[in-house]
Amino acid sequence: MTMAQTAAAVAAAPAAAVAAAPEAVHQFNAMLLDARVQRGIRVLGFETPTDVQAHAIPAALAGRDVLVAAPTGSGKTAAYAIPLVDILLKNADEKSDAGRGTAAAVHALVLVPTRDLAAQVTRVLKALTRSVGGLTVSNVKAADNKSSKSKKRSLRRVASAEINGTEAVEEGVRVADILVGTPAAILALASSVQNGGSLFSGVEFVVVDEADLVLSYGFGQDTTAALSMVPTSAQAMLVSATLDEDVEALRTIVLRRPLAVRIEAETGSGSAADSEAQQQSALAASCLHYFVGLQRVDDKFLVTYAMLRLGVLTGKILVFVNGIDAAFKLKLFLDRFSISSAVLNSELPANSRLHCIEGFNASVFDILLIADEIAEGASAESVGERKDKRGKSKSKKANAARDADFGAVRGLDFRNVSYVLNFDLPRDGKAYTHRAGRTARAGRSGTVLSLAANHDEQDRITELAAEAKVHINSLLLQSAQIEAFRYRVEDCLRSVTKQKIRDARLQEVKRELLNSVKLKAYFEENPDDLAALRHDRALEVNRPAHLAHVPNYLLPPALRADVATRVSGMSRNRNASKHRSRVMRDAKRRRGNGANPTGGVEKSVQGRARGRGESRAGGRRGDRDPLKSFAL
Ligand SMILES: Nc1ncnc2c1ncn2[C@@H]1O[C@H](COP(=O)(O)OP(=O)(O)OP(=O)(O)O)[C@@H](O)[C@H]1O
Repeated sequence: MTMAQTAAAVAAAPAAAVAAAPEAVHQFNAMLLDARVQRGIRVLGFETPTDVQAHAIPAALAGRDVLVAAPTGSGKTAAYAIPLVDILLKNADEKSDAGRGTAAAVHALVLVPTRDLAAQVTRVLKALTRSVGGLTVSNVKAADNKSSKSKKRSLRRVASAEINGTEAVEEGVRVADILVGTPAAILALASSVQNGGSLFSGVEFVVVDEADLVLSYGFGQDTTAALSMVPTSAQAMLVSATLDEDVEALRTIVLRRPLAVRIEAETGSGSAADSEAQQQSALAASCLHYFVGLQRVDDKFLVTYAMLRLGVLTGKILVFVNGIDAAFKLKLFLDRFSISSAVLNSELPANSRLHCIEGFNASVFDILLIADEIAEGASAESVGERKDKRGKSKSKKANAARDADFGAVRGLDFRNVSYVLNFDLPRDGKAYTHRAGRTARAGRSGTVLSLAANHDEQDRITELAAEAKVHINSLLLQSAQIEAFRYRVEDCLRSVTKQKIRDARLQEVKRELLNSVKLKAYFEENPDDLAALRHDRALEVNRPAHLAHVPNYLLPPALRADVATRVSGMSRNRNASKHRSRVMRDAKRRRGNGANPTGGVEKSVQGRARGRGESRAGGRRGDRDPLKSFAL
């Protein structure tokens, strides 16, 4: 969905008790926002509101509860963050000298389904409140896999370490004006102190983000328990990409006489029941969808290598692979050819996951392999079956899988993604939609390319297209053109053994656990130093150097001149980057080595981040279709 494509529509109420919102306001400076909030909007770099913001912000500023439904990537976070901050400031201004800074309470609560999303939303709120003195924002993180005693200790530490500014203190726990967290983290924070519920007695504004996930994936009880600590007088927003019965159930708990803001695709039909379809048509409007039919599963490696090496896929690329082992296999395979990539999976500590996503967004590296663990282990239906009657998830395994899939896919803002490559197919049309929703965000275009080995997978493409309501066009490869690569590809695949995959996976987790502790303080002080910890480094030390290059005789004849130019461009870039690294290392040596705990790794290079991310990734709509015009 591109923002330009959303029909400026405030939908009729999906339920009897929901009324239509006031007129849209299409300029931030016409919204009568506090000057400090307007400065915050400039910090975020937003000039004009997106459709959902134009409708939702005035609705919330009118003081009413609001139900917001709008497609992925349409700007829903700011649609609630802006009124939330504005309303807190106006409430504080109205209060007498007691003021917000001295009251030992939380003033706003944002509930999100995953830790990764909590971190992202916290960043948006911190940027928005940068010029507001005394208003604090904190991401409450539950420490998983720990005893409840150490969990409480760690929560105290987290709660006190994460917050700066004029925080309130109660019973040793420091709280912020705005708390962001999963329902479980918020509950754990409350239970870590006596009378924890009273922490939330001053809440004036509450948001449930990605509301459609909250119940359908078993967070129902935690959410209702967290919400029960919030006074009924608090203003509420329920924000979702889709409207289904789960959102409807939550609406009755959270919202009172709400206004409804529902942004529809131009092609959408306009009825509440069709909101999923509207989101999907929206994706269809801004994304190009292709699949490549292959003979064998291993051909996926051949095609991926060829497309990356020949520059068919450029810019920033998200590759979805079903399962962690499968993701490490692909990484080790790409490493052999000196094509660097990082693996994002649920085994990484939350800090590392966040840092990895930030690095990708800043174009420190361009290829991110995402391990989709739900697709590996279960169909959508079987995930549903794991819930008990109250919607509580039954198995720990299901929890682990859920965290990985939706932490990585749902709601996260991967910036300027040119391609989503479904190396493995998603489990169903809904998962296809969510993967596809990571590209074509914020008014940009994007391409989804799915690899389908054998007839079964090609049949599934037809099903996925029907379920996701998109056209997935067949991309015909002249396989003879890339046949010359087969030998080196198969040779490399043989060298990526199960043992190597296991070792690499274990080694990576150990290293990331260590790094995440060691680097926490460093990154707090140097948040922009994204290159200090490279998530895309090669996992094997001894790689055959000759595989980093493609000899001319292996190139498809029609492409020789074209690719030669590209490859020499790439090596020029590599040389430039080596030179830059040398310069950074020399500068660091002069500064002394203590500053960076990883020791001797170069600083983040902003120029590259801007150059590569902006120019090549996720172009504006109307760009030529790079896959179609590239004949293989
Ligand atoms: N007014 C604006 N102008 C320019 N860019 C914007 C604006 N509002 C949001 N964006 C950008 O659009 C992107 C998508 O925003 P956001 O993550 O809030 O979308 P979303 O609707 O919550 O998506 P999802 O449903 O996938 O979570 C972000 O990169 C954000 O910075």
